[in-house]
Amino acid sequence: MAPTVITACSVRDIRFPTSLERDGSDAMNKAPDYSCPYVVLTTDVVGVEGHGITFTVGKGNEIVCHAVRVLSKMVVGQKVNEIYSDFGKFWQTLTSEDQMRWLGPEKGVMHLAVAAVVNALWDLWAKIEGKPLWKLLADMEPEKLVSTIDFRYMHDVLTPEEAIEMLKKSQDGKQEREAEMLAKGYPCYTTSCGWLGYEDEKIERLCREALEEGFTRFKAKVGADIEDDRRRCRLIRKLIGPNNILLVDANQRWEVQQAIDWMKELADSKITWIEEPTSPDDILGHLQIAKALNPLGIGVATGEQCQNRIMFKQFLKSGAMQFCQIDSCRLGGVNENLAVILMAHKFGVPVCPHAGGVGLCELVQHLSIFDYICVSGSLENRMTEYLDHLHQHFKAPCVVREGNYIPPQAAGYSVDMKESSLNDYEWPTGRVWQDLIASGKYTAE
Ligand SMILES: C[C@H](O)[C@@H](O)[C@@H](O)[C@H](O)C(=O)O
Ligand SMILES: [Mg+2]
Repeated sequence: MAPTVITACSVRDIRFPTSLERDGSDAMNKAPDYSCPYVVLTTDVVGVEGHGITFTVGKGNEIVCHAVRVLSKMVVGQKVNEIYSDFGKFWQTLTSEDQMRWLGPEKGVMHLAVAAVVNALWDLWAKIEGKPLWKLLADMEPEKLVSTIDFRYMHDVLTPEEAIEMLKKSQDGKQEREAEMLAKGYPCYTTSCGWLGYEDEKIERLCREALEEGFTRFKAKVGADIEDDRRRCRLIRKLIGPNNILLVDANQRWEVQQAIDWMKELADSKITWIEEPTSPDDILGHLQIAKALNPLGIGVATGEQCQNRIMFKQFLKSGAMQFCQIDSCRLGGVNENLAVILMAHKFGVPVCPHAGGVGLCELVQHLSIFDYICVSGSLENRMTEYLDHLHQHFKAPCVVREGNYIPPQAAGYSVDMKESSLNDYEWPTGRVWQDLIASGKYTAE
């Protein structure tokens, strides 16, 4: 039986103590605790639920949870059919509430909360249709798919009509590409070896293991100390050989000129991209860096903290971004990610999503697989991030084989976490947190 109405929206503050091992550490985030507000939408049919998350690095997760509670009033009581028959319009109402909009607009805490709720709505839709999200998207008629997007502030670069046309053009070879994805999967790179807080020996061991597992693309954190970076990049390059791909990520650490100078020092390690060299809001700064590093064969990648489609529009149109890093939880859920995927296609910029954190790999694999089957039709210069953390908490964790994401088969958006994990890691009452607080490793503030 199909549900007709959303009956409740709950949210839990889930956190993992990743900072204890410096997992996820970078030049700006020295001790992140990967966290997520975990949203559950229930319906009038018992057991038919939509689950959604967004991502934070610890403190502040409760603020996003609160924002979700505020938004939930706009979702509870809504008719399921009405949401999905004009999802673009519903998305716009969620981001445009008269007074809450002042807190954004379409950025920051409110937008993270929108992402969690909207991701839950897509999970629900895919579950109702009995398909994994990538397949729901891949099977959708271009007109329907485009109707889920809010084109406000985008018409100067992409209209709905143009988007439909683009999708229709990409229908050729769709079946073959879907079969190819099912057989081989979508290429990914690993960041697990190169966190800034790791010792060289650990980097070395992890690189070797990743090579054995079939990875050919690696990312390392840089930006705190030039000597360290030079040494670590050369070490990784030596370990992975001359032909594998090396990416680096500065997590916004530098001024514009500093980024250019620093990267010139690292260029001999043959680096494909520098990620987030400076403030994520500095489009002109990124452009300047891109122009200066282009002769060295280094492109600029950014997007994990790019606030919305309007910012992406400017990055893409100006040439400030050579690799477009959409994020399933920073943008306002699937709808806005679709908008950016289509704009990137128009400007010929490869989409290489940000993942990792908690659950981001599970979610974003769906978007990459859809992108290949229905939009870009190309794997050139394309790869999605992968991190080897926290997958054990998901009911259907992502599967990576030989450095490729294998398309998920379970219905939904792969969000569902195990009840035991939710109970253990709920902040601050879960068993794991209670133990850590009792041992003095954390304070419940
Ligand atoms: C704090 C986080 O681990 C970040 O370092 C991470 O998202 C990173 O920028 C990445 O690209 O994976
Ligand atoms: Mg990054």
